[in-house]
Amino acid sequence: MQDLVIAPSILAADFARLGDEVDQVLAAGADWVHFDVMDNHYVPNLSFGPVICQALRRHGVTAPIDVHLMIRPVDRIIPDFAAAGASLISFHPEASDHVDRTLQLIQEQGCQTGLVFNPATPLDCLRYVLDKVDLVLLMSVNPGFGGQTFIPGTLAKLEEARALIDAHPRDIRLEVDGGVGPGNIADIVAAGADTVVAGSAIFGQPDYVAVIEQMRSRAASATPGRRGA
Ligand SMILES: O=C(CO)[C@H](O)[C@H](O)COP(=O)(O)O
Repeated sequence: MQDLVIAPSILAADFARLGDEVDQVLAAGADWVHFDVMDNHYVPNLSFGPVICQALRRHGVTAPIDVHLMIRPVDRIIPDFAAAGASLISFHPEASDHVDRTLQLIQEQGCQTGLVFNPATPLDCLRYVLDKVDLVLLMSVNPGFGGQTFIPGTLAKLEEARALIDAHPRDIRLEVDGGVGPGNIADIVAAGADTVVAGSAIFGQPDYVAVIEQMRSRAASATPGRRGA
């Protein structure tokens, strides 16, 4: 399994001070910036688009920007995010008419690819496109809002995804998003995740260093394959 990546979701940041918030969370030990794009169509909420991604790059952010598209359709906006500085672009298979084509488009734009599965969406299509996927993202809440409660059934689904990934020769990250924090990260890592998104659990705390350290130390105590140990 790959080293743990912690990707704070800026959805929970103070937008009026976004550049400073991102600087602080990266200085506190976060690895990536998670960028939640919502269109009030695929999900019932509206967030931000490529201009904010570009603004973060212009501000000086060099860490990977992990763009999660909760939008439909997806293809039209992908070149804009690539030009804005996205490192990795993930989308939901049901939001694309042609999943394989969308994955190719992301690759052609020079970004890494991710495929996102909602809590009740089966992983069925994954095995047909694993050769084009750099990251599998399992939603552990229904997408659209931060601050929701982690859906426990995600743990069994993580184990299912981990088995698929381990049977594949390429390095593919397994990310979890929604309701993740110090209280459940050990079980999440034990179930097979190597990348975690956390919004309110990090930005909701006054001390970003302390919460990220706590998440890392609890994750380090997990034994892969042994949930609840
Ligand atoms: O994608 C999202 C919602 O669609 C958010 O990234 C996710 O919910 C993280 O927020 P929190 O850690 O506060 O649950």
